[in-house]
Amino acid sequence: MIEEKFFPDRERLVQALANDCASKLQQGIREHGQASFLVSGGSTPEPVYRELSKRPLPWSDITVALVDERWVEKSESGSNHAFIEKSLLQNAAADAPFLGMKTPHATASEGEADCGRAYSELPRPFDVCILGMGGDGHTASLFPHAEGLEAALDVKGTQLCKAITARQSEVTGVHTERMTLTLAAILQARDIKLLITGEDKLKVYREALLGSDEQEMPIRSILKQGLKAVTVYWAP
Ligand SMILES: O=C1O[C@H](COP(=O)(O)O)[C@@H](O)[C@H](O)[C@H]1O
Repeated sequence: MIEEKFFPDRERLVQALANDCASKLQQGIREHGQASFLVSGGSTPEPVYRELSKRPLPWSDITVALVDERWVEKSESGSNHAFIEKSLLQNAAADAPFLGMKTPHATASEGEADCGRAYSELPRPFDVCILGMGGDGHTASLFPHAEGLEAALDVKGTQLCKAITARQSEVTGVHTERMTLTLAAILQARDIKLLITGEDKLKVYREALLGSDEQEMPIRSILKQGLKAVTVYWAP
């Protein structure tokens, strides 16, 4: 259920991933008249988003929505909403409708129900979901041993969005309060793509494949679920 697409350099990865996303989004529009594109934050996908933003797709039919968010305002540092606006929702893609996760609520827990309601109105099945992975084995905002992780990893769960309180680490920085898509929501995507770069993350990915403890490395819940195919894109 895992297909590995490994590239000799990042430029080739960016072009291939942008091509694959574009063709799956167009397929969604052909089949359902509209498409949904779930996007992660982080530094790794930025060149892919910049490339995709220039592609002449019918962007007004493609709803872009976040995979996860830090519980900060759009004007604050670390906002995935602001990052996606600057990287993907530019050029041709400026026409795409966008759904973020941050609600006006003071805490992610308080915003969870509203966030879930908004996500339940997205075109489904989701067409493409781009995931990243941290050096600690997290994906989306499914952080190791986080409060809320067990519920978020319930493959039979009905929630699309879950508030998470991560343990503070070098990876989370001060942003421990998050909103994330649940595993069950991610598995509703027709096409799940995991994007990683560099030798360090390749080692983490290989380590995740070897073990089974999902609390320790939540990326395992994606790699080992056995229900949906996952394509792993990697370049040095
Ligand atoms: O915290 C996060 O990190 C991961 C990976 O980010 P990267 O900078 O190492 O590419 C990302 O997938 C996730 O959306 C983000 O919230």
